[in-house]
Amino acid sequence: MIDPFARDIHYLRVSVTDRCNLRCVYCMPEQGIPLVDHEEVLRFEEFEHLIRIAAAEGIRRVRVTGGEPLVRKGIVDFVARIKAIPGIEDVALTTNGILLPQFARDLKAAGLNRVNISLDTMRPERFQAISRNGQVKDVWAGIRTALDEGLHPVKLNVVVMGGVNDDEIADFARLTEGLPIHVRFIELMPIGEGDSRFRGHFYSVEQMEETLASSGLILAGQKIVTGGGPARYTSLPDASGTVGFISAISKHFCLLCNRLRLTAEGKLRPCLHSNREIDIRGPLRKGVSDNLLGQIFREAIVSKPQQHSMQEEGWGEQTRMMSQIGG
Ligand SMILES: Nc1nc2c(ncn2[C@@H]2O[C@H](COP(=O)(O)OP(=O)(O)OP(=O)(O)O)[C@@H](O)[C@H]2O)c(=O)[nH]1
Ligand SMILES: C[S@@+](CC[C@H](N)C(=O)[O-])C[C@H]1O[C@@H](n2cnc3c(N)ncnc32)[C@H](O)[C@@H]1O
Ligand code: SF4
Ligand code: SF4
Repeated sequence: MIDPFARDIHYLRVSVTDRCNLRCVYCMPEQGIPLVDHEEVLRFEEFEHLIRIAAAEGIRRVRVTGGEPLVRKGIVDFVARIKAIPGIEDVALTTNGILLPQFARDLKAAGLNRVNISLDTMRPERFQAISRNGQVKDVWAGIRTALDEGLHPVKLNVVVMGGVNDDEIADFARLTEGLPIHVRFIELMPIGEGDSRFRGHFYSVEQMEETLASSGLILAGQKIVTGGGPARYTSLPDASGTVGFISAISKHFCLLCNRLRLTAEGKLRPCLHSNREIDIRGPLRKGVSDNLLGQIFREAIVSKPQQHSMQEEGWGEQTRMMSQIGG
């Protein structure tokens, strides 16, 4: 569907759970977030029903995210069911990778097209500090399994934080020389737990590019990588993979926005940054017609803001953690 700013909204990000097996410092508080009552979270059948409606409204891509989507029981079957929905061409997953060794093969068999894996550091102790107790070797096992099972393109999400992991930017870029992976450097956003870290640790894409250049790494050319997100890709000479940048703050890409979000509690979120959410669980559970549900999707799309205001608004106004929105 085309929104009022002539953007084709065809990408639905579905957060299937707000729970996670990690507690990344920029995403979730150490103690986690208050657990949502089981009843308040959409059942997979409910998600499927809504995605069918969304597909009829023009959604062609679905990204399954969270929280950590792989901690939710039944995820493989869910992927198979959404892949079978007429009109859905691309089903992708964003994950911290820890449980991929267990699920990658079945996910591939279920029809999952591709996977984006978050990894902010390759150093074991630093990973423990950022994720509050994760093991970097588990993520690597996940990355290897994803590559082995052919969940291509395999993308790595690296949130760059000045003074935390900016000294690994060059190492991450060099990974793409030997591995067919797509490393994306992401600017930290002042959302949820990211807010309190933003002022001290924000590191712009321009700074990242300068860091790469001063390490003697020459990136050249624009590359196309399968996907529908905001990253812009380039590569090192003769590399197997690519290097991408997601400049959400310094050079936002809202004018090309193509997405809508559905949260675990059944709210449609027109914009990652805006607190505005539209309840669709209530009408769904009341048994309203598919036509009316489609209208709620259309209302959400029509109410998408032209762009985010992360630079102008006061910090800390977000009412949700990133783990509750799905990134
Ligand atoms: N500002 C903003 N940032 C986004 C948006 N969508 C994704 N991002 C950022 O991009 C990061 C990576 O997102 P992913 O979940 O890996 O998905 P993607 O890169 O959009 O998807 P593909 O390109 O289809 O692989 C997220 O963690 C966010 O930081 C968006 O709509 N707005
Ligand atoms: C919320 S996580 C959910 C999926 C999965 N648990 C994972 O970590 O990939 C989705 C993405 O959001 C990113 N993210 C979380 N908080 C962020 C922040 N404050 N700024 C930028 N990206 C953030 C994560 O690094 C991750 O790549
Ligand atoms: S970024 Fe992903 S893995 Fe880390 S705490 Fe948030 S939801 Fe969990
Ligand atoms: S911040 Fe909002 S408008 Fe901008 S790209 Fe993300 S979802 Fe779209």
